[in-house]
Amino acid sequence: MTVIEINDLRKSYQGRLAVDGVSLTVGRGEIFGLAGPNGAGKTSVVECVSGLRRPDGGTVRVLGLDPHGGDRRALQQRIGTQLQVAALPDGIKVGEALRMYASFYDEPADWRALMDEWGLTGRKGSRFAALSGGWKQRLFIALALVGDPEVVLLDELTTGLDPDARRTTWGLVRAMRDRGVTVVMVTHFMDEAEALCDRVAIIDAGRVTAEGTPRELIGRAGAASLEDAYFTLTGRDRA
Ligand SMILES: Nc1ncnc2c1ncn2[C@@H]1O[C@H](COP(=O)(O)OP(=O)(O)OP(=O)(O)O)[C@@H](O)[C@H]1O
Repeated sequence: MTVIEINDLRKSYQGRLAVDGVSLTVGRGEIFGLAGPNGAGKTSVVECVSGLRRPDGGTVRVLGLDPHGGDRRALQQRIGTQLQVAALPDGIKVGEALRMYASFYDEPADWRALMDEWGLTGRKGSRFAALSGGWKQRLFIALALVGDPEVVLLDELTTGLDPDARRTTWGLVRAMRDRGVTVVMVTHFMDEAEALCDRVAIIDAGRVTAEGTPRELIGRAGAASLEDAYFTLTGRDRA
């Protein structure tokens, strides 16, 4: 079953085209990766899917609903978003943030269990400003899950996490998928995309330049790994 359907999506900023006719479909329970160079338009695509940005052209449907239409509130209850640039008040404590976010949803997950799952219980009383980058990241991931979403959008999920936390995170993303949650994740780490994603789209200059399972992309590029395939498929040489 198709959960996300993006058709000919276009988005410009001050007359400059950032997303130039992207079409993608994501099925239920898939982990779908968006990769590509800085400024390619990945975040803009995710933000149009989440309802944060209004597309200039094309259509987006999530769970059959328009993120920018009258069903917006109903859809927000079913999507969890972890954004690249996110902020909380400096003084808010980890436990307070989770409890507050849970209150936004009609049927939230058990925020205490989530806090435990993400190793945050020992930091329940820590203030946001005092957390390291990696702990802030974990908190944002937990906040994305607190509404018990059917669709989760993760933008550079593991940036700033140490190798151990990265691997733990992969396990948790797989566990989400195994529960039937559909995951769209932007990543710059090709090892991560290869290990975790069922399908990957490479976006370059606002367009999808390649799409397939990691195995298909590796095969198409005649490469040994997805990282090697990335360089071949984007036409970029390794430094
Ligand atoms: N609010 C904005 N105002 C003006 N230009 C923007 C805005 N947001 C994004 N852009 C531009 O749109 C293009 C695509 O940006 P976007 O953040 O979607 O790319 P990205 O692939 O997610 O990049 P990165 O990998 O660096 O996060 C870039 O040229 C960026 O500078």
